[in-house]
Amino acid sequence: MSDPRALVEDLTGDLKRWLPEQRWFAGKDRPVTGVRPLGVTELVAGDPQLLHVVVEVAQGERREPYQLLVGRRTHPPEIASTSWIGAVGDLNAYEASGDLDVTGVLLDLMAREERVGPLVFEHEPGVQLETGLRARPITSEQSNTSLVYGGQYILKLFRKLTPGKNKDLLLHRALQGVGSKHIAPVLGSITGDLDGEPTTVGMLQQFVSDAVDGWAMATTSVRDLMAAPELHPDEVGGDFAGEAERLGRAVAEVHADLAEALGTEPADAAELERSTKAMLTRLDTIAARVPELAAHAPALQAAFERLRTLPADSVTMQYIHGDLHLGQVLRTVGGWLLIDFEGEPAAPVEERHALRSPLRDVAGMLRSFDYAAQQMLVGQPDDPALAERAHEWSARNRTAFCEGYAAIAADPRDQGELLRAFELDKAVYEVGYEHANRPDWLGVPLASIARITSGEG
Ligand SMILES: Nc1ncnc2c1ncn2[C@@H]1O[C@H](COP(=O)(O)OP(=O)(O)O)[C@@H](O)[C@H]1O
Ligand SMILES: O=P(O)(O)O[C@H]1O[C@H](CO)[C@@H](O[C@H]2O[C@H](CO)[C@@H](O)[C@H](O)[C@H]2O)[C@H](O)[C@H]1O
Repeated sequence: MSDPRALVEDLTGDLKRWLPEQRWFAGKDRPVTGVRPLGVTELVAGDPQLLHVVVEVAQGERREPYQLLVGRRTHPPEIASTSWIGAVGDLNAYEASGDLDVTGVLLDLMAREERVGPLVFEHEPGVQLETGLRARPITSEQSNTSLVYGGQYILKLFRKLTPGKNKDLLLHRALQGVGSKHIAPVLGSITGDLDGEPTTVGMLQQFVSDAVDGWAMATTSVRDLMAAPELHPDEVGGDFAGEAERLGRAVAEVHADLAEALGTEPADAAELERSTKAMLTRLDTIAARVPELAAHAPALQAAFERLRTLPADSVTMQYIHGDLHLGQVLRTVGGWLLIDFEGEPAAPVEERHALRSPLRDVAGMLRSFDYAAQQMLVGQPDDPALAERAHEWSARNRTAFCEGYAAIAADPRDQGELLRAFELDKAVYEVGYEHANRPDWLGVPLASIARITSGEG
């Protein structure tokens, strides 16, 4: 077998074409101009061969590191056709997270707490991991790639890497420390090296096998409603409002747990000024890339600038989830769990680690109720009656969620202006996210912005 680094060097041309085709690739808004290997570690030698690879992807001035598992072997594994990267010598190379025969090694290395080159595999103190399990990748809409081992463990491999300790891992550990009942326990981690800085590249958690994600439940409820044109949301069997209320309570409890574990800080005027500026900057940046957003810029600017006039002592800052939506919550028999505390994948790392108002999470979830209702309209001809029903579903569940939250903490609706600004800021983020990741969905956040800024939302 050839030198692993040389192998990846040979693949860089293919990777330029292949990377933008991957769901998790976060740079679909501009062409890939170059790919170079930053780190190549052989995890399995021979045939099959498994390499852990970190590449730097250049897109003009932008340079971002991504993690890959690259496999190469004589007998092709049964994997999705989109996993094939290209030929190296007489063998084809492929993204190996779907190769059941080789990915078991990641769990085994963690169970034995081994180090391979720059990669450190560890389990959490006191945890004993089972070895020899095969992994299957999960196929949901994702920014990273997760492998499920024997229905017991789930290993998330972070795709776009940010130097340092990963926020998802840090917050899960903190919540676990205060006994939060709304998370899946962390069992292990993989740390690599990025520019000399130890960097989390993987996190292992207990897999919750009886879980259904909130997005699947909510969109099923919306479909039930659409299938019964004579009924209102509260009359349909699949009404989601009871779940939305319980979810509101769970989110408020997680906020209280994070505050207990990691503390809170009062905001000051300077903080509100920083937030306002950050929202305006994000708007400018995304509007420059997405012309459809520019039309809404004046109304959005006005909503963001009103933040400056709010009393700073009404805002408490703490660690929050940072990218809360219905795809980040799992309904289990024991109640709601929150997952993926990484924050917005497209936001700068320092922003994701900063203390924020918990109302941002509330705003994220409110946006998500809107998304669940509106996504049914994607690609459909305009139908005002359908749009009205979607809006009714969203309004009912947004209210139920806020009521649940208010049963545990202060009612988020009492800070209406702040909440509205956070919702609009989130929708601006979503415009950027959809433009870069899922262009067909761009109309969803744009329609919400139009509705909220016109006072109908
Ligand atoms: N502990 C868990 N148990 C069961 N399923 C999980 C667990 N954690 C995540 N998942 C599933 O994996 C999906 C992706 O996880 P997530 O952490 O959101 O990854 P990403 O960062 O790629 O978005 C979730 O939507 C959920 O369906
Ligand atoms: O789950 P991730 O951390 O990868 O979050 C990113 O992707 C989400 C989509 O998968 C995106 O969420 C947006 O779409 C959801 C429906 O697919 C919807 O429920 C959310 O409300 C909406 O924001 C998220 O913004 C992005 O950061």
